[in-house]
Amino acid sequence: MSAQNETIRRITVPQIRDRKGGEPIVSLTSYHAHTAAIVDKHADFILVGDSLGMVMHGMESTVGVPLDLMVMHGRAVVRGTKRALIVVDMPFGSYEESPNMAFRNAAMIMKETQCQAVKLEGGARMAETIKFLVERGIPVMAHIGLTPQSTNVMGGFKTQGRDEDTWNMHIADAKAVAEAGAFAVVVEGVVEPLADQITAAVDIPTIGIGASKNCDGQILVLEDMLGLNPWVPKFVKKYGNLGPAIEQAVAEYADEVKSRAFPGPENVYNNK
Ligand SMILES: Nc1nc(=O)c2c([nH]1)NC[C@@H]1CN(c3ccc(C(=O)N[C@@H](CCC(=O)O)C(=O)O)cc3)CN21
Ligand SMILES: CC(C)C(=O)C(=O)O
Ligand SMILES: [Mg+2]
Repeated sequence: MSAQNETIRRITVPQIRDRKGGEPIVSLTSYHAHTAAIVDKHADFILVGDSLGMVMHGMESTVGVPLDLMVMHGRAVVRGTKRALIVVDMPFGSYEESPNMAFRNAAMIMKETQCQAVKLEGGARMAETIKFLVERGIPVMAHIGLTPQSTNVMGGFKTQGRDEDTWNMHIADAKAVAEAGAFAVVVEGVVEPLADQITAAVDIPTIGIGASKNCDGQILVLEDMLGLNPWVPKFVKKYGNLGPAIEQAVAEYADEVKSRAFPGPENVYNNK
């Protein structure tokens, strides 16, 4: 078989967009080639999220994440995968100033990482930018509701829509990004009835995180659902418990080093 025939084509942006109202879209974040290869078998798209600043680099928010870090992790995830669509988050400060700036940085991310789409935070206020990028060949996933890059304005990561007076604004955000050409929209940290109204109001898939089971898809941070982060938001369900598993392995190694049980004969080289 030729190399061409062996190539498994990745899921495309239109295939994700066409899942509106259909089988729920499965997605997770990943920042790392080898975990991405595992996620690749089961996810429709993988997000290289700017949450990597907090999860991988110990930052207190995503505000300090530099563009080159997104490129580095984006490359790793693209290298490790072959099937899922790869979306890379645009970090704080790389797109808000103008559509021109957003295009320059989004095009750089796509060229350097070979990802297929970018994600940026903001509703109506980013609609002009989303339209500008999509018209020029860059698929955009939008992100509304709790937008973590605005944590300093909001005074923390605050669930949105508890006050029903704000619902119209969030629904207008969803409609604005859909109208601007976003192929999907992450709806984060909003009360469930608002998430349901947003999903009903737009003809693009909604990807929920701390939102609603009725969204067109779901996303979680991989390390959160694996039980690797010491603290996780309330909306996370832990499907694994890797933190304690790692600690047990490290403790056993430490004991064996101290008792000289490690390295054993099979772990050293001899000259015979
Ligand atoms: N590891 C990780 N997981 C995430 O889901 C995630 C990140 N990092 N970093 C970027 C954003 C920030 N996220 C967060 C972070 C904290 C809360 C949080 O503290 N939620 C409170 C509810 C606050 C309220 O009721 O207003 C909670 O108790 O869960 C929510 C989303 C989601 N994203
Ligand atoms: C939580 C998801 C949606 C995200 O934006 C991230 O991981 O950065
Ligand atoms: Mg993000």
